[in-house]
Amino acid sequence: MEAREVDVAIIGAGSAGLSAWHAAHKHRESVVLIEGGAFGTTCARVGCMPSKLLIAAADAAQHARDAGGFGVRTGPVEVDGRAVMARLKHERDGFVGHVLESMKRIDAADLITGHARFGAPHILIVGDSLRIEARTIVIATGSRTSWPKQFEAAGDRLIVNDDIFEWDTLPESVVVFGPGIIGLEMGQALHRLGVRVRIFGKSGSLGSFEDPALKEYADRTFNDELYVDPAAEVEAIERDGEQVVVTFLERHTGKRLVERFDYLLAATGRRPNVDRLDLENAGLALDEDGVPFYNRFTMQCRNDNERSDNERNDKESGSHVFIAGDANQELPLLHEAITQGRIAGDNAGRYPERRAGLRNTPLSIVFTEPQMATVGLRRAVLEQRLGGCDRIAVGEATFDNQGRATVLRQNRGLMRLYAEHGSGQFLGGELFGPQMEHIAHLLAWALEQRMGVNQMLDMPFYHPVLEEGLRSALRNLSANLQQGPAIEERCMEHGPGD
Ligand SMILES: Cc1cc2nc3c(=O)[nH]c(=O)nc-3n(C[C@H](O)[C@H](O)[C@H](O)COP(=O)(O)OP(=O)(O)OC[C@H]3O[C@@H](n4cnc5c(N)ncnc54)[C@H](O)[C@@H]3O)c2cc1C
Ligand SMILES: NC(=O)c1ccc[n+]([C@@H]2O[C@H](COP(=O)([O-])OP(=O)(O)OC[C@H]3O[C@@H](n4cnc5c(N)ncnc54)[C@H](O)[C@@H]3O)[C@@H](O)[C@H]2O)c1
Repeated sequence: MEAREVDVAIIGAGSAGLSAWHAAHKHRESVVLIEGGAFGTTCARVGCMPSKLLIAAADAAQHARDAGGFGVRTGPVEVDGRAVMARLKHERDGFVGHVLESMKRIDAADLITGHARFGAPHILIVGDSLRIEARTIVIATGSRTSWPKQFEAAGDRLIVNDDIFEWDTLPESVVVFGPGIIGLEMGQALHRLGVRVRIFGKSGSLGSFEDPALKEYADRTFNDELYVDPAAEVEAIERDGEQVVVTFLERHTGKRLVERFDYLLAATGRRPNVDRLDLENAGLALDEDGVPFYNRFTMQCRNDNERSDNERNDKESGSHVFIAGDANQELPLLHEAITQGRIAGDNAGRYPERRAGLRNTPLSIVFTEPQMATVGLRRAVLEQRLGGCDRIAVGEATFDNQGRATVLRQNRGLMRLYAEHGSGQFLGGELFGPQMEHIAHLLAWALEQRMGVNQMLDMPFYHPVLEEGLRSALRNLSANLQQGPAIEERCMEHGPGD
């Protein structure tokens, strides 16, 4: 077996791994990147970018259908599945190409192909023929879709998101299991592109929302467009010829229906790729899912014989292994993978010295229409930190009659914002409405600046814009904090439709 000694070995050349490589390389000469699958990153190949390309085509079709509402006649809207998929693949290949181009900076000898696993705490075995001894190691192995055994009855008609982006044209029908982020984004997009879609959930959860009012509003809104049952009663999944047959009880009527679909899309969550790393040889403390315990500011893993961070003496160096991105399951999002990769790589390069990295406020955006967004810590975590639900004030506003949203015929949505009683400190919120990606950023930035609600209300608001809807929610929040007046005459106090 060939043997090699390096300063830093990074497992996984996805977004977290690439970011770790750049950070580690600032400190050390010999930094290798090991990739067991395709180069180009999940985000560019089968994740963020191709999914947004599919959604963009779907929204174009939907807006064309809606043009009549403005008095603009377009005639019947036709979706050319081959053209949709051709554009998607062309642009997707471009994004992958940019990633591959940027990787040319890395010396070819430091890009290693093969599946890596731990042989010992400092030893990685790559494939069957390479043994790497590394001073420090970064685990950046990403995640993959997981599904219950029951779906396997669908045979090769069981697909995951990756498979969609290889289609040459669109199928007639898809049954989507999982009304989470991927299920809603892909399900709504396919529906808008003319594919017959049903979305089935299990636990009642919907997208990224936790606030019951938001969940109820979003459920109603999605169901006005397509069939989504977040707590479906599915009795059987069978394969018949080239189709999947699903027997289920119809939502609201309870009627037993048997329907046939071309594909079953599993969007039932993702599991971290840590189960094939032989982590038992790494000497790390693992949680019940087999994921290493780690410090979220240094991304450093904990040795299995080690005390927790709080109890550890500053001088103890801790494990030489770091973990970043989807592999740790903390916040499986692209910007998080890059931030975590940078911190992990920086500390792997500095080791035994470590620095706490900057972790931004949690921010998540779901590219459905209306968009879903969440900003800040989860409500349950906030309640625990602040000492109870009565410490938190809520303010809300709908987009149902908001001026700019009405102008755009996108007047559906609700936002609920949270702040701390007494201090008036803004804490975060859940948003459902048109183009929430932008308002969610404003809120995340306000949260990073530790702004109070009244301070946010002192910021400029143009007219007529969607941000006036945000101002209404902030005014309601300020009134509920007993720090400002209740809204009495909306149009008198601001412009029409604020
Ligand atoms: C359909 C979809 C849409 C998404 N949309 C968005 C979005 O709009 N916005 C957003 O913020 N996030 C989105 N995400 C999430 C985002 O893509 C991920 O959070 C991000 O790509 C994770 O990066 P990573 O580096 O952790 O993992 P990856 O990019 O998956 O990299 C991990 C790499 O490790 C390799 N690997 C695994 N095990 C081994 C091993 N033992 N040896 C060697 N190599 C190994 C894998 O082959 C892989 O290349 C989406 C995800 C999906 C699936
Ligand atoms: N816009 C974005 O930022 C974006 C887009 C796509 C994916 N992602 C990332 O990828 C992650 C994974 O997405 P996901 O949608 O696979 O996971 P998810 O956790 O968001 O949703 C999984 C859903 O499947 C449901 N479910 C579980 N078992 C089921 C079963 N047997 N039958 C029916 N439903 C079942 C769950 O209740 C949940 O609603 C997300 O958490 C997100 O971090 C982000």
